[in-house]
Amino acid sequence: GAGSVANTPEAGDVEYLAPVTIGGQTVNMDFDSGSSDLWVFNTQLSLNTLSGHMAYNPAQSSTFQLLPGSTFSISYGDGSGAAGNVGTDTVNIGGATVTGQAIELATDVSTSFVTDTQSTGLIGLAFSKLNTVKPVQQKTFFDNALATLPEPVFTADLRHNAAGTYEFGAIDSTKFSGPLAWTPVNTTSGFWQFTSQAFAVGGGAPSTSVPGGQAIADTGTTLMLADQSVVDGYYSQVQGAVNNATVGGVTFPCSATLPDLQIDVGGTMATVRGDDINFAPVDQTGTTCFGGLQATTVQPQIYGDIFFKSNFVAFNGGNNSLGVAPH
Ligand SMILES: O=C(NNC1=NCCC1)c1ccc(Br)cc1
Repeated sequence: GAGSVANTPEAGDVEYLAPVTIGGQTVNMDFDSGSSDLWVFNTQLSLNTLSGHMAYNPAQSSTFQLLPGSTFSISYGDGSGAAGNVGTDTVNIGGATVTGQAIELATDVSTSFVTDTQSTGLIGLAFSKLNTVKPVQQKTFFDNALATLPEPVFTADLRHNAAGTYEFGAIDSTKFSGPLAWTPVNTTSGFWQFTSQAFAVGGGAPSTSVPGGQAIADTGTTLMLADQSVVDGYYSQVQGAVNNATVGGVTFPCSATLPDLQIDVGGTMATVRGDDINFAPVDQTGTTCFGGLQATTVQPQIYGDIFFKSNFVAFNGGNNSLGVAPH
């Protein structure tokens, strides 16, 4: 059946956590459409590493089974990472249930995960070809659930500083306005990748030549990382915007009025609200603010949580497409 869970933004909308029940143990996890491993903090880790975290205890689960000799090791785009061994267990997300799901048990996690005590791990929702388990690659929860879901979909409804929803197996049309605009996904990269080759600022004339012209939908990335041409075009319309090498990106006066960004998603222009592009102050006085739209010098572009806060997104694993609508 379908499953629906509330998600909650951590402070500053840095990431979005939602409850996952593994072998009867409910832990909060970061749902990541930009990767394909399900890994958890667990009782193998040192007490220092576990301090403040919830942990999955495989010994307390009657349905856990070790996968002897299996290991994982994953690195994320922000340089964080985790590694460890692997078993299987039953996973239930708001009622959507998979038995025999690969549960990757971290024995090593990078610092940013240790300090992020509200997160017990990540659940990858990109394509299984990116899964890092060896010697036998494992499937994602969504991949395993596909055949039993009423509809072969999951949806992300992320909000600024408020609870949203992750849903598996159904599209709740009360969560967005207007029709979903569907675009085909190119699964070659293993990401939810689509064509995005135009943008407009504040309803102005669209540019139609973004180099590379590809983007991925990534709930695991906090910001929206776009081609330099998009970033330059957008912030040229923001008084006082500067490339601030000290903080590592574009900043502007917190008092600035930010225009909306229209961005191409497979031929339909989606809107990212200007308010959502004002990400956070960088100073104690709240004078200078850091942009939620920043540049990436590599392809594809990465449309992270900043994009999702303005757009409800449906991920269709049945026909490999993405549906987008304002919310
Ligand atoms: O790692 C990625 N997304 N997920 C997460 N980031 C930080 C923790 C989880 C990522 C995905 C695709 C590309 Br292209 C670059 C980065």
